[in-house]
Amino acid sequence: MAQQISALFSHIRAPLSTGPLRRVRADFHGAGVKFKHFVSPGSPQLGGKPATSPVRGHVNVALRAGRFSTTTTTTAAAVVRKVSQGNGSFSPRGKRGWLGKFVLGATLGAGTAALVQSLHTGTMTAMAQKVDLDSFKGDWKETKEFLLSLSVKDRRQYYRTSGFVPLEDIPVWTPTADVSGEPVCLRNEKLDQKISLYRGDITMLEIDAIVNAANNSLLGGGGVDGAIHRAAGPMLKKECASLQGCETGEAKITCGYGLPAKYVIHTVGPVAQGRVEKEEKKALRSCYKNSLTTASKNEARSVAFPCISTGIYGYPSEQAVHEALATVREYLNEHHDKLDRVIFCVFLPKDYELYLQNLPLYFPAENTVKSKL
Ligand SMILES: NC(=O)c1ccc[n+]([C@H]2O[C@H](COP(=O)([O-])OP(=O)(O)OC[C@H]3O[C@@H](n4cnc5c(N)ncnc54)[C@H](O)[C@@H]3O)[C@@H](O)[C@H]2O)c1
Repeated sequence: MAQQISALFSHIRAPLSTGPLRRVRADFHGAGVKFKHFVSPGSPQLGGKPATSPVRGHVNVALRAGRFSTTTTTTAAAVVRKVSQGNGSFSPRGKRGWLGKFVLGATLGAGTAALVQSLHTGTMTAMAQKVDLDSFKGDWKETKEFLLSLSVKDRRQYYRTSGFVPLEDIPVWTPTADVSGEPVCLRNEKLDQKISLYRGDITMLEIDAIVNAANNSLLGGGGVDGAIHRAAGPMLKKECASLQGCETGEAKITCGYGLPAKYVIHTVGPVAQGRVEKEEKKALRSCYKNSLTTASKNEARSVAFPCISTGIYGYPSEQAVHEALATVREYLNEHHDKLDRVIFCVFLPKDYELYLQNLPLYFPAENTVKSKL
């Protein structure tokens, strides 16, 4: 397209500032377009001021920047094509110089757009050279903005993990008919494709957001929290420090930095130490619900949960699994359009068994009812 517009303007040799647009007129004549009048420098159409720069000059800037927005080019070329296919004559001054203004505007627009684009590209290139996810130095905000602007493919060069598991390699869980127990919910077939049970390291998942079982300081620790911080790199702690902690049951989001996941959603589970009362139950449900709400607010459509609070915080796994499944099912009933996949990422064999046993209760295969969704 840029070549087209170059051809269009290639004969414009006489800059506007050296007198009437005689050349332009001759050139357009050559293209079978007859001007009745044309805009001359100093005329009212140019606001009384002499035209200060040749149209060609702007085109050159745009071309040099190699950035012509296809739309602008197409529009400009289309306008000229349309006019030259018309009765061959039109009066730019007739509609108060609309063609002259349009072409100039389009070119200026293209030139400015090109300029902004090349400035943006330049900044991004400079940023790409600056990003060092192994170092605590550097501005986390700038790094976050840069990483979030990249496509998944372009972000891969920044992963600090030894490998990654793309979403398409995480199978969707399909309900089985043989349920050992009374289903807790009616089936909603629209949700079948939205659940995965994955056994492995959450830091390897290349998805929109992984949930971290953090502590109130958000400054890292051990277990899954430690693994996530190690994989993300020191920039994660820098951003976390700016969040000023997190209440139990709440959720806060950061960039994933060196992780394959775009975001980390930090939530703080209840410390149960084997004793679960109403308060711990409510807090654990809030962790799942607030994490999903935070994901939706940030358009994160694939989210993975570890078994929150079932490690150091001592929430019994066989009770936690019900809070997790029930809360995710309730959320998906209401907001199924906001999520493509919720992944229960278990680490221990016992958790894998527990989820296999209980998933069919919350996402049953039987008693299909017409989905209310
Ligand atoms: N586990 C530890 O040694 C340890 C020590 C200090 C702090 N922490 C952390 O534990 C507290 C939170 O307790 P919590 O029970 O919610 O968390 P947790 O102790 O990390 O355990 C949560 C669940 O995550 C599982 N898990 C561990 N690593 C991974 C991984 N790479 N991928 C997927 N799942 C994994 C773990 O098996 C457990 O089922 C926080 O203070 C946090 O910093 C853990």
